[in-house]
Amino acid sequence: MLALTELLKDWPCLVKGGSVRVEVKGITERSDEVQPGYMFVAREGKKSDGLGFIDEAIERGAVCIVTDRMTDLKQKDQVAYVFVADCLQFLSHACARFEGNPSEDLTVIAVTGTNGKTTVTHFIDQLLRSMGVKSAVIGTLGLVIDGINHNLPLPAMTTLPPVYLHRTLRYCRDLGITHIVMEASSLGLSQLRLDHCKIDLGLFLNLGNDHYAEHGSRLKYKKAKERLAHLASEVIVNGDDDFCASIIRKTDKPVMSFGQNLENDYTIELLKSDQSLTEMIVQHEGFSTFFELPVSGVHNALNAVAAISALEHLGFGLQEISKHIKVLKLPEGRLQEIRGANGVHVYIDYAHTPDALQAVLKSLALICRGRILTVFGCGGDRDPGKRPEMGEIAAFYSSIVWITSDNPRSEDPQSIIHDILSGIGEDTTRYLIEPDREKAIKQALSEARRGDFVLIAGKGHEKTQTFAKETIHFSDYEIAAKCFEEMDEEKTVSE
Ligand SMILES: CC(=O)N[C@H]1[C@@H](OP(=O)(O)OP(=O)(O)OC[C@H]2O[C@@H](n3ccc(=O)[nH]c3=O)[C@H](O)[C@@H]2O)O[C@H](CO)[C@@H](O)[C@@H]1O[C@H](C)C(=O)N[C@@H](C)C(=O)N[C@H](CCC(=O)O)C(=O)O
Ligand SMILES: Nc1ncnc2c1ncn2[C@@H]1O[C@H](COP(=O)(O)OP(=O)(O)OP(=O)(O)O)[C@@H](O)[C@H]1O
Ligand SMILES: N[C@H](CCC[C@H](N)C(=O)O)C(=O)O
Repeated sequence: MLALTELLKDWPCLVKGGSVRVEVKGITERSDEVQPGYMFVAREGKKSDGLGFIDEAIERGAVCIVTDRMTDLKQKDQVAYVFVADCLQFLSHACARFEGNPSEDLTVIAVTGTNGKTTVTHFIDQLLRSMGVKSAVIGTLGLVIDGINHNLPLPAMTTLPPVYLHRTLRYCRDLGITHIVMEASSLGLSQLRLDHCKIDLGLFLNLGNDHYAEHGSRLKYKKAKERLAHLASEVIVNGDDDFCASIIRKTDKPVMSFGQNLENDYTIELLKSDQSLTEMIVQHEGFSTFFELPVSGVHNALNAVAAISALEHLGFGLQEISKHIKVLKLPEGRLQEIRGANGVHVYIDYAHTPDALQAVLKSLALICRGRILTVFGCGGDRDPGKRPEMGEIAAFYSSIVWITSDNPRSEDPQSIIHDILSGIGEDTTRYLIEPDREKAIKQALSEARRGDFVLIAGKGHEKTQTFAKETIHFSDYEIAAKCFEEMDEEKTVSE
């Protein structure tokens, strides 16, 4: 609880009606979350406008309404109306102050990039914990403390809106956690969800094709990501990625780089990568340190070096980090292997962008001696531009591709498939269209022979499939595992 005067102190605004001495019991931008004594921030969104929910908020007991538009509101007695320049900016500020600015008591590391945020945040957290630091992750997999998902009532978002973010940070701080590693999505950055959260270190991984449509253009997507350099005190970038490298030239913050190119501050030399292990050397300030990573994939070696650079920068020695590197474990649904019957290898992977699909297929192609069979689809209500690109990449690396559904949301699954097909064009790769994802997975698994790799891409850890009219329980892992069980049973019966 905090007096309205405290929330408004030093913040340019105009207050009409009510009393600034009123105690605010909570802050929300959602009318259905308002409780007696709450502040309701009525902002304009893409789908609706908070102004239209003011009456509902007051009926539910709001004592203060905040807006950034000088519209003629039918004011009610006892309610304070606050006019600010920008609701999103104010929301970030007010939520941080309401919770007592918990980020100031924590070391906060924020990771942005089109691909690899979840993996890198979890790698950093795993290493920190192994070295005795109390840390937690906030991102796509929720709030994870000690490797376990904490079931706080949080929205399923990669970057939490400020109402939930600062509450979660305070919860962590009160548990004695000192380090927070979090994902900074482009949408989170552009919606100012991280403004007024103190960020000690910002990490830039890469920039690829995703969310252009939601942002309006590639430039706007890029600009959103660039905000992290503005928010963080220090920055580490992937120097091999053109966009990330451009941050080095643009920011006035202390900046370091990692990557395979020798001019980076942390360079990696890959020695070997197989199905379960990657060996590499990290060079920094003239010293070479050997790392044996218990994970596969060139992209994951890059993710590991991003995590290692961040930790070195925070004061941990490379030698010490190398002793703990065996704790690294890919998060659920990232190159997650199900070893099937008959020497078939099945991988569940969250690749849902062109670069991610390319990275995972390239890594598998390096170690697969049989055929690669790929099952994938593209999300509905998401950038259609990535669909043909993903079609082309899947066809390039695979012997057979099953084009299926991946959360069609409000769109017609067939029309998404049609977009994907336009990228396959003249490619001679065999492809099959099966909108029912369960059937597509089953077909691919029954086609697979000894030595083949089956990649089931796009949904990773997800446990649901969303259609226009319903969301159903759906897990790629469960379906593949069940399918193998049934195959085993059939084999036993026929023997
Ligand atoms: C594109 C996007 O980010 N949308 C988020 C945004 O929606 P919006 O600005 O369009 O808001 P709106 O729905 O038009 O509503 C306007 C205002 O009216 C309020 N309202 C609305 C209805 C009502 O009954 N009462 C009410 O008060 C809303 O709370 C809001 O304050 O603000 C809403 C309220 O906080 C979010 O729920 C919504 O996230 C939706 C669920 C979403 O799917 N977001 C995804 C795309 C997202 O943010 N993803 C990124 C990760 C992306 C990645 O890494 O790939 C993430 O960080 O999670
Ligand atoms: N450094 C990387 N470069 C390219 N692709 C990667 C990289 N790291 C992971 N990937 C691919 O991206 C997929 C998603 O990885 P991860 O969940 O770590 O990314 P993310 O940025 O958190 O994604 P999202 O924000 O959409 O949840 C992985 O399953 C893998 O296919
Ligand atoms: N954070 C991403 C996840 C996409 C996952 C994929 N399975 C899909 O539904 O498109 C998004 O919301 O665009």
